[in-house]
Amino acid sequence: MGITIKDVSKAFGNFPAVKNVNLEIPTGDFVALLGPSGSGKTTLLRLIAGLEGLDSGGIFFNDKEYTYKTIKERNVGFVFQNYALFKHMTIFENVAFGLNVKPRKTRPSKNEITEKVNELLKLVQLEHLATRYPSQLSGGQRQRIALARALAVEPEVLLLDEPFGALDAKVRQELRHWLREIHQRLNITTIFVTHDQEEALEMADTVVVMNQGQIEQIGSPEEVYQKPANAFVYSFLGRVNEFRDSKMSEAISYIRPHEIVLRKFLQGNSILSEVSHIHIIGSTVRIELRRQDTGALFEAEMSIDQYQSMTPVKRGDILFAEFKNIIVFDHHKENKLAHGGKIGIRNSLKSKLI
Ligand SMILES: Nc1ncnc2c1ncn2[C@@H]1O[C@H](COP(=O)(O)OP(=O)(O)OP(=O)(O)O)[C@@H](O)[C@H]1O
Repeated sequence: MGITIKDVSKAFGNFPAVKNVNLEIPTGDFVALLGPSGSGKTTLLRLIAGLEGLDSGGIFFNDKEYTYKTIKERNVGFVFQNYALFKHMTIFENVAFGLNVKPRKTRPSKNEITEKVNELLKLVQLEHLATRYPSQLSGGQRQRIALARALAVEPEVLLLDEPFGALDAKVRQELRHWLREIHQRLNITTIFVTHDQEEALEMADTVVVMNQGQIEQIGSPEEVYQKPANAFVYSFLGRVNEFRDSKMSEAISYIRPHEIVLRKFLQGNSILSEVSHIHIIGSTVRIELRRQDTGALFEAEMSIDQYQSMTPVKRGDILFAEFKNIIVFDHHKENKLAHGGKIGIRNSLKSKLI
């Protein structure tokens, strides 16, 4: 099922939660709605589901107008963060629920329902838990059952609102892979909401970056990361250092920590910087430094192997920092001005930065 969102707006009282959003989702796409808290992701998802009525614009499923169709008519499956399984029903009954409540005319037979539920439990790899109750399951298992339940009615669109938000990092990671695999197998048009950029970049075919009720950029994970449309997208999609060019200028320069090379000797165009903190996080090392010229703090990142090859590096050491890929945005216009690094940044800026 392909989905078209055309000029959709939705306000709560005076507050515009979604503003003139346009979005085209082809059949079978796996889309992440990514943005900070309050950017309108959930509202947009609820508008697509029909859980919320829009103020203006239109929603089309396979080019047919669905703007005023009911939730039922839209045939979408939902998974929310808080599982929402029925506590008094077994896992089997939970998954069967959507089929059991179908009107008699369209309801499958008892045998068909049993077969379907078993098939779904197999898909989510939890057949052995069919007779248990939700309270006897882990958070990750409950979330898989929530997905099986959503899939039971054979939805043409699957909507997930921060489905793994409440789970710990390891389980979240497992479920991400697992959901990707299920999507590849079933190929249902899937839209999920997340504020976690890593989750969006890792899972989605298409990332929709939202901010203040509007779409900032739509693209593949690679596109939004490598070719951010503006400073917001760039900053939101990873760790970033910000350097103001001058108080008078609207231009701000950005560089990602892993694009800064630290050395103990002078090479290339480097800035003398003093180490203020060293954080070793598993296989990654983040080093906080203070520029000797401007006094600004920044962060560089390297692998533990690179760090160890430089050792010993300690607090107070003076290192040479080479900024490999500076990107400059006009803060006022939110437009990208120029790329740094090999591409070369504007000379006037370059001289002030490096
Ligand atoms: N029912 C409502 N009544 C009033 N305001 C609402 C309602 N639902 C959402 N809002 C407001 O609309 C804005 C967008 O909310 P929404 O839940 O869509 O954001 P979000 O990007 O999903 O945020 P989060 O990641 O925190 O869930 C927020 O400022 C929110 O306070």
